[in-house]
Amino acid sequence: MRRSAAPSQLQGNPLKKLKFVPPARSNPSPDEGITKMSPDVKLIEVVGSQNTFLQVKSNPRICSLNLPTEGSAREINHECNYSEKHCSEASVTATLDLPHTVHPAPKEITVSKGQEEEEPDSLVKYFSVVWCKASKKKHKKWEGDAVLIVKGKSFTLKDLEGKDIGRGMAYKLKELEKIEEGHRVMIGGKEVEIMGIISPDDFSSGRCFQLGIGSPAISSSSQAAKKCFSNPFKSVCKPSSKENRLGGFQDCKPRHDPHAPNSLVMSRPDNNHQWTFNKKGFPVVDVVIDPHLVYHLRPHQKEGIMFLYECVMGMRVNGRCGAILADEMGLGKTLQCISLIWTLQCQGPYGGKPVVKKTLIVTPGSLVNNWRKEFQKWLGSERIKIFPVDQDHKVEEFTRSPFYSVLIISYEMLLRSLDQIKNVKFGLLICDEGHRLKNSAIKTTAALISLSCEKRVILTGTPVQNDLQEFFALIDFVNPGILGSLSFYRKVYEEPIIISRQPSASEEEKKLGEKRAVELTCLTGLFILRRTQEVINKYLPPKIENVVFCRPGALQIELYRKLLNSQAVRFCLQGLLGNSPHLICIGALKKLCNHPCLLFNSIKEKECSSTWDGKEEKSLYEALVDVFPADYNPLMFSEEESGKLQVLLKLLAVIHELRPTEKVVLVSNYTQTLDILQEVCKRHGYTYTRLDGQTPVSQRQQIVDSFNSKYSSDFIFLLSSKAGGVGLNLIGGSHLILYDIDWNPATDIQAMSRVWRDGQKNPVHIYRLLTTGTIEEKIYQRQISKQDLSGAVVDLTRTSEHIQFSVEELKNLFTLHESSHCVTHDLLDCECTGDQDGTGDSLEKFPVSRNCQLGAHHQKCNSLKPLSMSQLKQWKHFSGDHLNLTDPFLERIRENVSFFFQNITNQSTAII
Ligand SMILES: Nc1ncnc2c1ncn2[C@@H]1O[C@H](COP(=O)(O)OP(=O)(O)OP(=O)(O)O)[C@@H](O)[C@H]1O
Ligand SMILES: [Mg+2]
Repeated sequence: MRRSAAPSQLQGNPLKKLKFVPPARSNPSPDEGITKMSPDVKLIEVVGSQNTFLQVKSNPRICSLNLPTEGSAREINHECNYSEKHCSEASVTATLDLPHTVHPAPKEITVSKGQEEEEPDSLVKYFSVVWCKASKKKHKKWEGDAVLIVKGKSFTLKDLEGKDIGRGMAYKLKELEKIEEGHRVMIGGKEVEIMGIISPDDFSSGRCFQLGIGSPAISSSSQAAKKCFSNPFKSVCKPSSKENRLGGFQDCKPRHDPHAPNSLVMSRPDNNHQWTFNKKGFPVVDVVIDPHLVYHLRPHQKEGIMFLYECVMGMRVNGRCGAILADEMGLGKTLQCISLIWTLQCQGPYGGKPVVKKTLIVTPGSLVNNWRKEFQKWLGSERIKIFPVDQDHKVEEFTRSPFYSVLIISYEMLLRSLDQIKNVKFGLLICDEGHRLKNSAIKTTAALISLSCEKRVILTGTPVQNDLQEFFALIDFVNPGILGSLSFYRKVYEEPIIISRQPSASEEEKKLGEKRAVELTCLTGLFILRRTQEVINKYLPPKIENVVFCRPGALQIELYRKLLNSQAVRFCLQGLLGNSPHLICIGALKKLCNHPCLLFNSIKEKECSSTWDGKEEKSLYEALVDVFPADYNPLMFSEEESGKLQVLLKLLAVIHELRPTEKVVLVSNYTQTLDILQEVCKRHGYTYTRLDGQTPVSQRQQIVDSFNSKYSSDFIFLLSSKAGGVGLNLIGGSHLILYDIDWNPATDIQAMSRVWRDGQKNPVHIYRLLTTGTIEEKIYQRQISKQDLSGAVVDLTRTSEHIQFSVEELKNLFTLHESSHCVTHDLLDCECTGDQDGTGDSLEKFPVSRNCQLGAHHQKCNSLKPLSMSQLKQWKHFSGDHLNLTDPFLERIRENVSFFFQNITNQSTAII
């Protein structure tokens, strides 16, 4: 019988389907194949004049992380060399010698009839197989590679995407036991040919499903550095080729002295890299980071640049040039990229020739100018010509001029100018705040992919591993195809990992999920780098964080009670959640906490609009109007009506008085609240500036710059966290007040890290204001208790609409605790009464770990992670009535405050 290869084994389109590579196998002899057939199995008739024998060539040199690419002979050679060095447990590629293959006939495994055979519980075997539907056709057309799992008397057949394609039970144990390499068997209506044995480890890691994923064809930086190609370019600068003679190598010396003290030298390419990328035989030259930059770089930034360099040069994962730099906010991702760009545009390892001619930086609109400024800050205006796109500088200008080498553009503008941008060949693409590419269906991702630039870097301060699907999209963007198809990824990684984390997961499921998570982390860890705030803490001034529980005003309490008694709230509590009335109720309560006049405005707006949206909303607001005084004028709102506003005013007054040169960033999630805060600034004569969603993008950087300037007279920066928080540097302010709380801890963390970052000179004071006993406390508790459970789903796009509440949770949300000083403290199981300092242990003694979905191995200390309940308990805490408040700011606001939590980070850096 002629044997046609399974689709994946056909040459021609290797990309079409990932090929399964058995980890190891030997050549079975034809006899072996036949003699090992069990005599009592039913033979399937094999017709054909020419018996063929499957010959498998073991090539121990072909292994690796190389997924099928437009594989050329060149690439295979490259792999060979690579694997020799890096594949310790080399898998081998089975190559089929089709014209000469002979094969034994398939055996039908018989189903055991009785229960006479004991099923051993632990015996599990895994095989790589090819399969096709059972038929008596002469020419077998194998339909695919698969993995056969034989457990006791049952088996499962999985395709290479991890999907079950066959199952069977109660087979004869003896026969299943006999299955081995080279056998052809009939199981579950499928004909299966055993290609090799898979080790349990290769199965549980998922490696067996995909060609070489996770195999160690990786050059670590040190390896890359050590194993530089020596021959034929032994002497680094010896001109040898025609191009040398033609004078193409004048610049073949390193641009900067690699031996100078403190020089930062990039890894040298190893011989495989040279084989692939240095066809013309240029001499290998050290790539050295400009000493001018190195002088400023922090240690983690030096490492980061090295990492980025190795990734985009394809030195970490063969043939892949993508990277994700996911350093926490404020760690200087911009500077690391600028150093990379500057280096690649001037230098290269082969003959010193620059690797990249043009770079495209795509960033949120509000940061285009920040990039310009950072280039200017680190490289001045002469070294590199950058072109930030704004109203006055259109893309055409860039495309027409050979003068500029870096295009900085917003995501929105990129979409509008895609056609022009496509005409430029960019060698490097950097996507700032790139977590927005987490959805591969969105236009922006498609647009960026269409630019077909291979060297892609995503920058994000948001952890990328929390949502496994989004994680896939980001990985697939930077290194397309590295995790296989989405359906493969789901079956092999996502599903087992998610299942293993469910409380109902069996031990086996847990183990498998863990292994797959480790495997995924190992693979992606090659090109994802995340460092936490700790690495720069020592360069930062102290941070004093306060959670301030403000007593609600009388009107607030009265309105709150009314709201909770409304029909809408009662409906919610009866579980009648159609039309999401709970969201309307939550919105109303949050407004009320900020200031009753906001609620009043909503009521009036609804009254004026001819149609009330729904019965629920009507019933919610109806009874409230009567609570407001008849002549209530929201424009003339009284500051006493809001507990938080009173605290805010006292806080501003004491900051102004005690630290007249320091400035305040005042953050709210709502524009209407910012309007009130702005009005308050006016009333009290505080100078202010404001940035919210309405602020034209072109003006944003200017507003930020002028606030940060020491000559600025603005005392307050009013910031809408959702509109403009991401990526901004507001180091001009050293006091940050979060006026309201968001469901999503990431929004608050984003805002907080605007001021406590590199460049900040003053101790930073952060105040989070919460109204005691109200929904704000509940949201805070939810933020922190969720961390205890499942790890942070820290994602800026998640809003309350995405949160599902049980009726129990709603009951809790819709309760007002009038008699408590601090419900959050009550929940902590803390024995103190708040009349003296609580434990007072600094949080730094209790490293915070982030439980990301990719497993415990990657838990790291992380000061930017939201707190957990148990950590909060370690904060200093005391009630407003506490006698000896040593903090002069808290002392001044205590009258309206029922409880404080305080934590000081970096207390010691003042003397460093
Ligand atoms: N080595 C350094 N020395 C001094 N200042 C630095 C250094 N590196 C970065 N900075 C400054 O730190 C600030 C934060 O850097 P940057 O904006 O690049 O952070 P980021 O990692 O992009 O954070 P985010 O995730 O918030 O965007 C900037 O003002 C930058 O100029
Ligand atoms: Mg940034």
